Amino acid sequence: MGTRSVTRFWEWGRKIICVGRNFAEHAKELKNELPTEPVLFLKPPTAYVKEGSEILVPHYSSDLHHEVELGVVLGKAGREIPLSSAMEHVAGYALCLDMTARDVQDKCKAKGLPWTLAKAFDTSCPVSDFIPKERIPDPARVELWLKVNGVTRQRGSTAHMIFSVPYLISYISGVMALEEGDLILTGTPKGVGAVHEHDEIQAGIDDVISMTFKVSRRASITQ
Ligand SMILES: CC(=O)CC(=O)C(=O)O
Ligand SMILES: [Mg+2]
Repeated sequence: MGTRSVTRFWEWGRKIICVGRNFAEHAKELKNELPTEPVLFLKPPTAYVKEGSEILVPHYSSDLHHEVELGVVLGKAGREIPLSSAMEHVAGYALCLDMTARDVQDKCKAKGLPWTLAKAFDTSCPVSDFIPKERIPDPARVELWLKVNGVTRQRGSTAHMIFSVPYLISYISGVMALEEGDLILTGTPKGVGAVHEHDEIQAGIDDVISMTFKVSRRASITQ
């Protein structure tokens, strides 16, 4: 990776590994069972979008949902990482949104199909600037919030995660090699809901960072 800095992880083209149903209250609101092991899915690096660009509703969805999440930026590669050394692989964090085409996801779930169309479309992963590890001394004490047009929709603490950040790093590294520049989205607290064209999403981590995105609609593709 030469002289590239992991502080601009979104430019590295690395994996985005997402954890689903990691907060009991969110699993309940979508009528999902509580997981006994982490539920994983992936987004491609083309999902990244930074402040200043818009979140695009995919042309095939009419129910795009926000999910605010803590992102963990990997600073050191590893496979089969022991729980005891998992935090040594963390370079820092990012505030992330796991934008989800809920109508499409519901159809995929009903048919037993993968969630790619619902979760992996362009602009499905808005991210903040890199947050150095020292600014978040304990990833189990992070207060996440999200507002749409100034109205609070989500507020939750990572203290309520079912699987902790070190556990997730260790678990995921037993499934796939983790690389420097990878990002792990650790799941959303309750309060997910729809956004529409022209809405403004503001999200933050108390005392650490906030970010703002506008929602727009992606023109349909003629084939
Ligand atoms: C049902 C979901 O979309 C799971 C998910 O992404 C989450 O954060 O929980
Ligand atoms: Mg999510």
